[in-house]
Amino acid sequence: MILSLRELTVERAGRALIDRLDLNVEAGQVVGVVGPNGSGKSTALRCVYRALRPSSGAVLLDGTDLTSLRLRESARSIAALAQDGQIDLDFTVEEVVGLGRAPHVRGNRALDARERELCRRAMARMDVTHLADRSVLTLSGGERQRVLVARALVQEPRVLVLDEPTNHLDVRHQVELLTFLRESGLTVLAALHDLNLAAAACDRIAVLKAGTLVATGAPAEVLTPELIRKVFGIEVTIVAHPRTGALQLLYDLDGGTRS
Ligand SMILES: Nc1ncnc2c1ncn2[C@@H]1O[C@H](COP(=O)(O)OP(=O)(O)OP(=O)(O)O)[C@@H](O)[C@H]1O
Repeated sequence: MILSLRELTVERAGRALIDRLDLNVEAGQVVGVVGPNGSGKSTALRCVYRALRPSSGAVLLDGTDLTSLRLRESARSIAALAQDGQIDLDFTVEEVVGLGRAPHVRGNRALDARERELCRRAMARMDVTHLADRSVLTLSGGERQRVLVARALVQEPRVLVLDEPTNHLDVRHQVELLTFLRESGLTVLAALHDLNLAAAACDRIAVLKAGTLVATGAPAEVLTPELIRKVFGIEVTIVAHPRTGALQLLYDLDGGTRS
């Protein structure tokens, strides 16, 4: 096991935003965190990429409590895409992607040939090569999101933490990103809203409700009509994709009243 959340708790104003959350992510697994707005997905992920300190409990990387590592050390292992990440610097796309190497380089050392190739590959993978010389301040929401994923990839992390990575992406780029994550062999912890994409891309899904883990397991075990009713308060019909057999959720806009 590479990443382990142990009884992770975050309290604010006398309320637990996440409450004794236990979650393991094995090497090479894609684990999706799903749940309604405000259920604590971002809060949990922020503890993993150390934007937030837990009130109690811990995040362990290979058994080591992250708080015992220097920030730079954990950034060599854990790269993050924050929710609605902003970039306020008037840097080019290529420069921002290169910043992903920051935890690995000392001082102002220029990137070496391997690192420049890494940047080129990440930009191609995220379909932003044609934007390399543009200022990031001029990008659309989806273009910016793809640049930030490319920056996280060049960090060469052991764990990639992605908070709603498909935000702002058009359907093609959503499908391409999740296909890539599934096939990359990377270890990924991602908060996702689209349950169909989560089912297709994730090895395991963790479901949060009001800061508590209510289910975890393979998508087909977890994403049942009963669980979705309990957690999201909606009715769904679940069918198999006619060609791939993958689980598909159909949202019943009539609340399941018509047959
Ligand atoms: N500093 C804070 N003080 C008080 N409440 C907070 C604070 N930060 C977050 N919250 C609350 O904690 C809860 C969990 O927020 P979080 O952003 O983790 O939810 P989420 O599951 O990621 O939601 P979404 O799907 O809307 O992105 C929300 O009710 C939020 O309003």
